[in-house]
This record gives sequence, structure tokens and C-alpha cells, in this order.
Amino acid sequence: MSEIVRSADQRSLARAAAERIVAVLVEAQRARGSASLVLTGGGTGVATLTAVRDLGGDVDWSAVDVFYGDDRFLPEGDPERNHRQTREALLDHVDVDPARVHVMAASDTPPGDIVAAAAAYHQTIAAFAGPSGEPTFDVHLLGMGPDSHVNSIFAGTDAVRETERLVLAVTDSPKPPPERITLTLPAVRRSRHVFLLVSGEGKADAVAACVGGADPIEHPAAGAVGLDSTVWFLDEGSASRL
Ligand SMILES: O=C(O)[C@H](O)[C@@H](O)[C@H](O)[C@H](O)COP(=O)(O)O
Repeated sequence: MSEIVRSADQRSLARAAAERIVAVLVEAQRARGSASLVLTGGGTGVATLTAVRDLGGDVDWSAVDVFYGDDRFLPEGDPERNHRQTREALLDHVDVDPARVHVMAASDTPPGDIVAAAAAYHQTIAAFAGPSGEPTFDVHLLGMGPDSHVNSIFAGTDAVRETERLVLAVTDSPKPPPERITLTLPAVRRSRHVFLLVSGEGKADAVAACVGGADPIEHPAAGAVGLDSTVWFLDEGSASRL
């Protein structure tokens, strides 16, 4: 069952989500000594990370494993890279252990080939998850497009139909750039908590469809479900069709 948290605007949405993210990370570290966080791209995700930076004083950032839900297969440092945007919003401002920030390969870093880069990231997750596999992540953040895409999982594609593999190379993204590496829905569903961060009137129809139980093949965000919780952080615009 999804939980919906409505805020007035993107700024207050980001703060509400940041408070919950910090609470999950602090609780995970109290219970298990470490925490794991999957980052997302997009303006709402970045605004949320900026709020986490301001609120996250109780998190031991050196004991957080950071992963990416997707990244664009572009040269390292490209402003369109989620890694670049999330460093500027959060990672460069807290004492994360660089060895525990698990970056998806850029197009100009080893291995240089997108399929090999996706396979390498799968190995990274498999090594982190251990033999049992679930749960793997404490909290997975997800921005969502007006087409209900999350990560780089788009409606009607091979990526949204994937039921086994955790990481895929996407070479046909309908949203530029065409080449991306993405976690799949089976990977998302290995998270204790899935937090969808969705703002703006343009997302309202997609939100209503996904919250209303749409088929994930046509609305991928509908398949983004956490093991313990799934929370939609919305503003008045994105919640306006509920
Ligand atoms: O890879 C991408 O194309 C973007 O990351 C995209 O998936 C973004 O996360 C959503 O469109 C939400 O973006 P906003 O939060 O800016 O609406």
C-alpha cells in the first residue's frame, strides 16, 4: 500500500522527503551500523538532496553506501550526469567515504563499453548484497517523468519487462541522451523503502495512474514498490488528479 505525502510546492516536498530519508538512514545505522541510499536524477531529486544536506546532521555519512538508480552514459563530469549533479547537491558537502560511493561508469572511463559498464555495476551490487540479496538497499529515491518513467526504465521497453537482471544498459531511451545505465524494477524492489519524489502539474496524470494501480509496463513507476514502504512525495501540482 502506497503512502502519499502532499506538500505545497517542490521546496516543501523536498524538505518533507529529506526528513524521512534522514530518519531511515539514522535508524538503519542504529540497527545495523551502516545504511545504503540509492540516488536519482532530476530537479526534484536534486532539491531533495540539498535539503538532506541541510538536515542530515545525525547521519554518519562515512557509513553510508551510495548507489545510483541510473546515470547517463556520457563523459565523466558532463553536467547531465546524475553523479555530477548529486555531488554538487550533497556528496561534496558531507564526509562520505569515496570507496562507498558506487558510481556508474562514464562513457570515457573504464570499461568504455556500455554493456560491460552495466555488467560491472551488477557485480558491484551483487558483491554488496551478499548471497541472500534482499533487502539490498535501505532507501531508493526516484524522480519520475510525465511518462511515468523512473530511473531509465521507460514504458513498453525491454527494461521495464526485465524480471531477473538488476542492471541494464539502455541504448534506446526515448528521452535524450539515448544511452544510460539503469537499475531495473527487480532491483528497485530490493529496497526497504522506495521514495518517489514528484513535483509539477505535468506529472499529475502519471501520478494518478500509478497510485491507482496502473500496469507497470505502461507506467513503470507503478512497479516501484518497497519491501517495507512506498512513499509518494508530491506537491499540489503533481497531486492534483488524486
Ligand atoms: O534521466 C533523466 O532523464 C532524468 O533523471 C529524469 O528521469 C528525471 O529524474 C525525471 O524526469 C524527474 O525530473 P524532475 O524531478 O526534474 O521533474
